[in-house]
Amino acid sequence: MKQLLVHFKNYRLSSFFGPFFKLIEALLELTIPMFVAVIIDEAIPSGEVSNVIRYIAMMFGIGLTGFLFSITAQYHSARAAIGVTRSIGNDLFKHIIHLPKAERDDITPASLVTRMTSDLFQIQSAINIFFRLFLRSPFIVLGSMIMAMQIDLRMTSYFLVMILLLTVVVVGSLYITTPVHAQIRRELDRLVTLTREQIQGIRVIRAFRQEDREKQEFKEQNESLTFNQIKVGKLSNFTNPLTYVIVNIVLLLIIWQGGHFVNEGTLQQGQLVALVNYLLAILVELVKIAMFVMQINRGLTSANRVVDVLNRPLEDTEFNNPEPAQDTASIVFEDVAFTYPDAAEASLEDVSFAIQTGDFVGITGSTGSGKSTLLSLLTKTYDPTSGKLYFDTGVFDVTTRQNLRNQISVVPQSATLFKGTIRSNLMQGNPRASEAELWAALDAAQASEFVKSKKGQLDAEVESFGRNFSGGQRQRLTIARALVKPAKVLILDAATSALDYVTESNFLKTLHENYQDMTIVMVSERTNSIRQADKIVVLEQGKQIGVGSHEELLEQNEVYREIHASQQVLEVN
Ligand SMILES: Nc1ncnc2c1ncn2[C@@H]1O[C@H](COP(=O)(O)OP(=O)(O)OP(=O)(O)O)[C@@H](O)[C@H]1O
Repeated sequence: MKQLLVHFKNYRLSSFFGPFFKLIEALLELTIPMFVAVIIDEAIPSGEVSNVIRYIAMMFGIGLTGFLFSITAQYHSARAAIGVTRSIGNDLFKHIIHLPKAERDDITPASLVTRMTSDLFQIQSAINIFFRLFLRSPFIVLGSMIMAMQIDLRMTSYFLVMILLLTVVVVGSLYITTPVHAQIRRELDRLVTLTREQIQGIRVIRAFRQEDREKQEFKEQNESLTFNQIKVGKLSNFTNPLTYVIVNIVLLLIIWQGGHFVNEGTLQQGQLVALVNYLLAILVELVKIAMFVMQINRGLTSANRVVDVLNRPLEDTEFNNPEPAQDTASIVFEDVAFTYPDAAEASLEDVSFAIQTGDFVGITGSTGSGKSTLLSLLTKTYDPTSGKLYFDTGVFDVTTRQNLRNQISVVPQSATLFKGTIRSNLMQGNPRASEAELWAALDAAQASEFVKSKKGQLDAEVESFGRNFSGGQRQRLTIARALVKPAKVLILDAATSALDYVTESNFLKTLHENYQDMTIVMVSERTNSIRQADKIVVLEQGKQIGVGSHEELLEQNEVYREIHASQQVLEVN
């Protein structure tokens, strides 16, 4: 929790003034019942109207001053709460960006979103209420108690019993609701994951007529969340009437007992009214304390979820670059194997091949054979579980993982564009790229034509996820973005799957002619897409079962021959 407390550093003044001004407001508020008592017991019986008006004016003045202190306190509390939460949010986002992929997958993207949004909101509300009430409410409760004792010590026991009973109610309700709050956060995570999946996959859901099944699943998940929220709501609803019943019983006792004392002449009417006022003030503050504790509780649950992310180790900047037995190429895989964290089986085994600078390397194999996993090792998203993956230090700067990645450009399997313009998306590859470089990349990616047809051309708007572009257009823009980056290696992960054969072969031809120094590693299930490669690596169920040129593999590798033959039949048909 220490990680969160440091964020209060820049809001020290507001963190002090918020509760402090609330305390002054409370102090002023405590005097009001005393004025009421004096008006009833002294000013009214004296018959002097001016006296009554004077006391009322003083009460009004105190009320107004209290109000001014209160809004200043609200301002400081809100300022500190918003500022601290914003600062935590920035830190959290920075941390998430640098988390290793395995940690991000473990928390799940949806849970990261709820932690960045709803959990931060809970923390903000908790800080706000904390500053406003943590001094004020106990002070009013204690102060009212002391003032009441000053009026009549005989009433103390009633007040004490009431405070004790109410404390039992509040603590009891907290004891029951705390685990439910944690459960609600988890249910919310699940609902967000499901909703995200369903909205993103809405076209597939419709195409496969899965609407009813998905609706049912959403309903069940939503009902489960609602059930727990209602459970907490019911408990809270039960707490409030219980609190009022206790207070009203004590109120009756005080009026009953106080009435006797007034008849005896040992207590004045105004004093009895003041006692009732203090009792009600205690009630109001205890209800606030109950809300306060519940919100703090929710805030702490959320804070723990944020701390859980912040405690996760960041990706190691350093990495091991073990020399292979024969150092002859710019990138060498030597007996590489990889198993995903928590996976039972290895996703890659016995992978050994070398890449020369300027090579065009194809990676092929059926789905799930380990192609993307191999690329994840190449980009240092993961390190091999065993074996060696070597980057030639004469070619690559391997001082840090980030430096190495700066020299590698990736076109991922799913084309991701960001809200902005075509230009802003392309310049993610290189913020200093010139207009000519952007167009050259678009030319190579076979994207110039459709970009020219868009209103604004390079400044044409890109909506979130690039949803205002077709799949093939998105893919070409992500290829162009990768080409804008001045990288030594270009990785294409099934990046041409949405392109037709003519566009794909034009792209590969331009790549070959204009980017000769660039090493290209291209994953494709289509053998025709990689037949020009200097080297093709064939994977089958995580194992490397062949390496060679298209011709060599056709001659020597039965699996490759079969894959190729089956695709020729499909293409002819
Ligand atoms: N994050 C992960 N955690 C555990 N196992 C994984 C993970 N990602 C992939 N795998 C498993 O590793 C194996 C290889 O997956 P990979 O994505 O590398 O295959 P691929 O050849 O790229 O498939 P495709 O052509 O369908 O994209 C698969 O069995 C897959 O289930």
